[in-house]
Order: sequence, then structure tokens, then C-alpha cells
Amino acid sequence: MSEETGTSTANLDVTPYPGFLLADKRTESTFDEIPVIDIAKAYTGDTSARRYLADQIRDACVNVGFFYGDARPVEILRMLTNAPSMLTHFEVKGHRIPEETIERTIDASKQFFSLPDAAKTELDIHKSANSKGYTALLGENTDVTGNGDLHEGFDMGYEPKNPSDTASQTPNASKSAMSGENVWPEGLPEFRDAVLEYYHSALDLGRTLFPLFALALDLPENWFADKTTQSAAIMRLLHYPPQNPTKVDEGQIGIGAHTDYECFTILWQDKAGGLQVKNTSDKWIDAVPIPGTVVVNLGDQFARWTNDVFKSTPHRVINRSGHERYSIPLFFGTNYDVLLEPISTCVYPDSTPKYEVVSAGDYVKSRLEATYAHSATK
Ligand SMILES: O=C(O)CCC(=O)C(=O)O
Ligand SMILES: [Fe+2]
Repeated sequence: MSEETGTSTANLDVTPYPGFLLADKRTESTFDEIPVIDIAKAYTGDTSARRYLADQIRDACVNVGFFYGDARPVEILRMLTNAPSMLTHFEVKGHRIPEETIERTIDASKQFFSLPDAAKTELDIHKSANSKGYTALLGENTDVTGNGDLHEGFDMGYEPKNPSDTASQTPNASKSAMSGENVWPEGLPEFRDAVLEYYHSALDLGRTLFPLFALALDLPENWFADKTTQSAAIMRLLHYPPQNPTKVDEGQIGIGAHTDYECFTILWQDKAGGLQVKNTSDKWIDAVPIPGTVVVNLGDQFARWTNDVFKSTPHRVINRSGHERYSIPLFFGTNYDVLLEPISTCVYPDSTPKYEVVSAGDYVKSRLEATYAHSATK
């Protein structure tokens, strides 16, 4: 039994085949909508259903806009390396994050962001040694060419639901920029419970997705298991005030164009809409909110690990809805010390990797420092 899925994995274990993903034939495709994948069967012991799901995920993640024909491996690699950015977002239904949990967390989030500024800035992220707490409006500048993001946020990371639960995952607080103590607002007794309830449900979803990503990469289903025992998993509550829909200043939008830093992100968004994803033709595609789904998108750690076979797709938010917008991204990474060396199925043994090998944790740490540098001295 796998600890990750609680299901049998034995007959899906395969020997990774170097360069397998590069050799796969692909069809030309420029996405203009986000694929929806029903992952309900990921929670079952049905191995062929999981294999099928993994294929759907691979299609969403690896469609590079080329038909490879009979090209020789080295040519395929060159084409992949030069491939334009593609769409690597998909929406997941059939997940097991309960609706009540989502509602409770959004209520808690609304209450938190309605607190007076003084109460929120008590928890200012710059006061935290490990990037936890509150970010004010314009406190981030996700696209460095912009003038600050039109959202406020609250960042937290792993913490057991029950403080006496010492048997569960205990990230190494001394080392990681992403782990360590959370900060919680005073005077909102429901907040911590609600947020942690959601966090743990989303974490379970992430742990269910990792084996599917492994299969999608033609790896044994448990390939990520020992690399994600102490996964970095930062979650954010975000609040976007409405912006004038007819006069959008491209330099100041909800969240500027960016890629995420970790392996993948699980994003819940409310019905206001405004999330956009860049497709292969550099066109911004609306990731229209679909009730009952969460968006999953790939991040830089996966791009580095797969030598860009999985791409980290630029996305942004412009809240033109006329309403307040709330969302909850959870960024799912690996253990701090995991080296992001190209996965064998994504490169040929003698090829030069696109990215310098770094540890997953150091990579995210450097990116977080750059994001918050903008407001560090304010
Ligand atoms: O709020 C959203 O829909 C997207 C947030 C996002 O892209 C991020 O926090 O990295
Ligand atoms: Fe993002």
C-alpha cells in the first residue's frame, strides 16, 4: 500500500525510460480553454483509472504545440527546448475539499480582511523570519515591471490541526524559508480552525496528485513519495478589491503576470473571475471559475525538474467584476533539500540541462525574497 494514496501501486511500477516523454508524439494545439479533469477515481484502487487520469494530466501538461513525426531524439529535444510557453493549467473536479470547509474559510478570510489596518499590520509579513502573515495592498510586485499588486494577502504554512499531534509532518523550521511558525490574528477565534481545516484538505488533494504526476512523467507512481515527506506547502488567502473595468492600468492589476515557484498550485477562486493564463500564442485565456472545481497549475520547480517538459505557465489576475474577489492558492513543493536535477524520462543522458541544479527550498527562498524586496523598507 502506498502511504500517499492508500491504494495499491505495485502493478503500475515501471522502470523509467530515459527521454520517454521527449519521444512521445504530440499534436499541435493552442489551448483556448482550460481542460477539466475529474479526479474522483484517483482516490480509488482502480489502477487503470489512475493511469487514464495520468494520461489526461500529461496531455494538459505536455502539449507543446508540435507534431514530432519521426524526428530523431536529438531533434525532438531541440524542438522541446525551443517550444513556446504552453498552457499548463487544468481544473479539477471530484476533489475532496468539502464545500462547507471552503465556505467557512472564505467567511474567515472576509472577516480577517475586514479588520482595521492596524490589526492586520500587527501580523505584517516583513516582521516574520519565514514569510508568514499579512501583506498589504500593493505590498507585492509579482511582475517586477509593475507598480505593485492590487491584492492583500495572508500567508501560512504547515501546522498540525491539533497542536498535540507530533506524529505528523514536522517541517524543519530552522532551515526553510517556508516552514516554521504561523502567525494568527487575535480576536478571530474561528479563523485558525477554519484555515487549517481547508489547508489539510487541500494538502490531501496535493498528496493525491503527486502520484498522478509521477505516472504522467512515466515514473513509478510512488516516485515523489520520499521527496515529499516534508513538502513545503505555503497557502495564501487573497483578497482583490474591484478595479475599474474600463480603465485597467496594466502596471497595476490584481496580481501581475508571473509563474509560481513550486511544483504545482491548487487554487480555489470565487465566482468573481479574473484569473487569466497565457497560451501558446501569447494570448490571455480566462480561467473562468467553475463551481465545484479547483484550478491546478504547474510551477517552476516542476519546470526545472522536467527540463521544461512540464512548463510553468504565466498567469495574472485582473478583477473587473465590480465585486470583491477572494481566492486561496496552495503552493505544493517538495522537501527542502531535494535537488531539482532533470528527471530521467525528460532528458537524454548526455544532454545538457536547461537549468542550473538547485535545491527546491533554496530556489523558492530566493524567489520569495525577490517578490517582497519591493516593500521591504516601507
Ligand atoms: O488569485 C488567483 O486567482 C491567483 C493567485 C496567484 O496566481 C498566486 O498567488 O500565485
Ligand atoms: Fe500564481
